Amino acid sequence: MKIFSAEQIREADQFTIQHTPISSSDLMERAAGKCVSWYEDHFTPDHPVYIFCGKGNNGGDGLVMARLLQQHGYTVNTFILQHSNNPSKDHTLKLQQLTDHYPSSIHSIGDLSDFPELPANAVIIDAIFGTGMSRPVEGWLAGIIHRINDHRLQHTIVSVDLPSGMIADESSVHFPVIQAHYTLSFEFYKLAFLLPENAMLTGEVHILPIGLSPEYISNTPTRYHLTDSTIIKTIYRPRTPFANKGTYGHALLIAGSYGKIGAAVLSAKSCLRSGVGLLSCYVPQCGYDIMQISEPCAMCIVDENTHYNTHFHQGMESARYKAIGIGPGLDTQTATAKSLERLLAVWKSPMVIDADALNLLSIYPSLLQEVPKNSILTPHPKEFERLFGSSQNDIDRLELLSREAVSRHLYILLKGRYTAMACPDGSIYFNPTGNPGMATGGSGDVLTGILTGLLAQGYSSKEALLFGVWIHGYAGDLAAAEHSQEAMTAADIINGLGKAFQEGI
Ligand SMILES: NC(=O)C1=CN([C@@H]2O[C@H](COP(=O)(O)OP(=O)(O)OC[C@H]3O[C@@H](n4cnc5c(N)ncnc54)[C@H](OP(=O)(O)O)[C@@H]3O)[C@@H](O)[C@H]2O)[C@H](O)CC1
Ligand SMILES: [K+]
Repeated sequence: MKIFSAEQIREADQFTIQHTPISSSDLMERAAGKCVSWYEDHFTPDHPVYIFCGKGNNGGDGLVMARLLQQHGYTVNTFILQHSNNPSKDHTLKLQQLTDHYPSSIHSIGDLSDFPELPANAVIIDAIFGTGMSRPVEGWLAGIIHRINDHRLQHTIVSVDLPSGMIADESSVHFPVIQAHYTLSFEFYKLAFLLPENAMLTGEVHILPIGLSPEYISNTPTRYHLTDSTIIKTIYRPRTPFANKGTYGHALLIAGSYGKIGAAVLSAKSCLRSGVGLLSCYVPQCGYDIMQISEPCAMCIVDENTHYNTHFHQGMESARYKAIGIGPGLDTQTATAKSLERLLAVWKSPMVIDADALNLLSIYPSLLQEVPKNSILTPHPKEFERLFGSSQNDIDRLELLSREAVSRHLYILLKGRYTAMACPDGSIYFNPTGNPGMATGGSGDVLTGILTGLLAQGYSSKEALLFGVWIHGYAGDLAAAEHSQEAMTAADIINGLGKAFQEGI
């Protein structure tokens, strides 16, 4: 699914009005009508509705909702915030229509002192600002936003299109923003909804289709995308009837150290459950028995060192692995770094680089230059910061992520609720599957195994990344459904992979 910028959404709006038989006023009726249908499914007329409207088209949506809800038997009080003397054309039209039908329901707010008393069972609809928001809200308007937020514990807040104050495709961190329980957003996810810094502001997001031009949507390129099953279906390749284990590649996982062989085992198991043909695991001596007993389907190569890996570069000039994954439980010993340096000197195909291998790259930044093009780096936010530095806000961090991916020709993901995946062509994908139960030890090791397994099968780096992160999250959702977010472990994610491949594509 494409994620359009506020400017593109305005273009889509205009394109739809010009190229399909609908006027801007009717499009607003349709958009508000969708919100009203949603609202009626969630709240009975016993709740008085308090709608706060700005002077643009977001406010226009609120005015239409006010009319429709009253027509449907709801008690509505509408408050128009007098922040501008220049209402939009459709706002003016919809205000007239509301005035014609329900004049006594309309009130004006020009200052904080005009803010109404709300009855205990009121529901607040926030139609103050939407995609037209371009700068932080200040003065008494900011006061109104804070006042609405003060009601959050007692009253449900439903935002139309965006929580007011939030900028659709920039950071609004530290700005006054409505803290909604629900956001009813038109047609598309907005980039802002996917940023961790806004996690507490949107509440549940519901995307309501309003019939914007399919032609505009399919012909307009976007930088940002939300992975969905349509994308995953185009990536997935069913196994061929004449396959043998050679068809699906031989992967090498370099992982584990004393006390962290479990990380290597988790990666190995998930790699095998992702369809790889053959898997070899390179572990220190202390890992040999553990790996062989825990995962008989994997072959084992053992380092000369007891506790950590020191010689995995040996023989790699002529090795025929289809993919290498390195990092889970690896430790950051100097000898491990040396071996990584020598591996990177000879191995030129894409790798999956995770955990302690990423930490080695941040300790020895010169190694980062040697990472093969199209490799996949899988940092969580702390690892990302150690590698590439800190940022002021989530948009700056996204830009940094993208710059590093483009300039180094790497695929870099940044783990989170919506894991961001930056590609060398500058595009960024967000993954919607997964849940907070996956914030648990070993979850990242499982992902590394999946990505390595997919790469080895011949999926391109981009395909492996999008597909792997999707299926990892999907398996995590199945694990949470079965065990709860609290009780699930990384091993449960692996156990969910079978069903995830069956149902999640
Ligand atoms: N997507 C669609 O196709 C449809 C969207 N609809 C709705 O329309 C809004 C977007 O409407 P727009 O009029 O472009 O913008 P807003 O209503 O969000 O805001 C414009 C008004 O806000 C003022 N503004 C902006 N920033 C500030 C600020 N920081 N402080 C004070 N005032 C601010 C702005 O005033 P200016 O002084 O900047 O002119 C405007 O008055 C979209 O979100 C949907 O809800 C359609 O209804 C259906 C089609
Ligand atoms: K809003």
